[in-house]
Amino acid sequence: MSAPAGEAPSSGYASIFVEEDLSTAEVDRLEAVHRPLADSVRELVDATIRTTVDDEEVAAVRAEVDALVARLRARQIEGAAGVRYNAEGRTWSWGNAVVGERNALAPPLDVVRDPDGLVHADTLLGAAYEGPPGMVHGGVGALLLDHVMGVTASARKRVTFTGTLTMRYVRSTPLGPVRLESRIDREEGRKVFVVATLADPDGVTVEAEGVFIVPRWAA
Ligand SMILES: CCCCCCCCCCCCCC(=O)SCCNC(=O)CCNC(=O)[C@H](O)C(C)(C)COP(=O)(O)OP(=O)(O)OC[C@H]1O[C@@H](n2cnc3c(N)ncnc32)[C@H](O)[C@@H]1OP(=O)(O)O
Repeated sequence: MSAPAGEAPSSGYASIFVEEDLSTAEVDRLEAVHRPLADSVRELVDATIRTTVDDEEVAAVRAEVDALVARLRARQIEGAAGVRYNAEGRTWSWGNAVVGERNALAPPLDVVRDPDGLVHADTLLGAAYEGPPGMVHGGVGALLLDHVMGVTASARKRVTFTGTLTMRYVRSTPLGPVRLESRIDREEGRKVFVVATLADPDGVTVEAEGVFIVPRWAA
């Protein structure tokens, strides 16, 4: 699902979006506190995959990590983070799998909309995103493309859900820097057709086409 950012959700959104009594300044402050924690955990994930330290050191680190988890769990929300918004129209989705500010599993991705309608994002995919040896997992490519295409379809003005997503894996994507580009191809009623690519520095590796739908309840 992609939601219009920067505008107050209207009535149709009420069932899936949660209004929060938090000023934009406070949301920004919290993000500044939590984003570095997610960055550190991302480093931890990468180090966990690649470390060659002794068995005893692995056990000692595990004990420290378990203690840190217990400290964070001392106070936490029920369930997932959800998508929230405030009276100023600021929206945030801290757990989102691709762009969640607090989600260390998210690469992360900074999605940019150009005035001409092109949506793009650059990121670095390391050891945690591997599928074939040294290559990006095909599902990770699909995940990132789905998100960027969903943001494209929403065009800041409507909520859309992924209906159908088609991927053509042109060649393998090496781990390292990647770029995603996406644009609306055409619209038919509530259906928004989006085309996108994933590319490494040598060119396109995945081509994608998607049908994103404004659900009946949001139309
Ligand atoms: C910062 C915070 C803000 C942003 C945070 C969030 C950003 C997140 C970004 C996340 C990005 C990631 C995004 C995600 O992860 S979105 C999550 C993954 N997607 C879903 O879960 C969607 C599940 N499905 C549904 O909810 C409904 O089935 C939808 C909404 C899709 C349609 O239900 P609805 O009841 O509305 O449909 P309708 O029956 O009236 O049909 C309407 C028209 O559509 C055509 N059609 C129907 N289904 C499909 C289909 N599957 N493919 C192609 N076409 C389809 C149908 O033929 C008809 O066409 P026509 O006959 O009129 O020509």
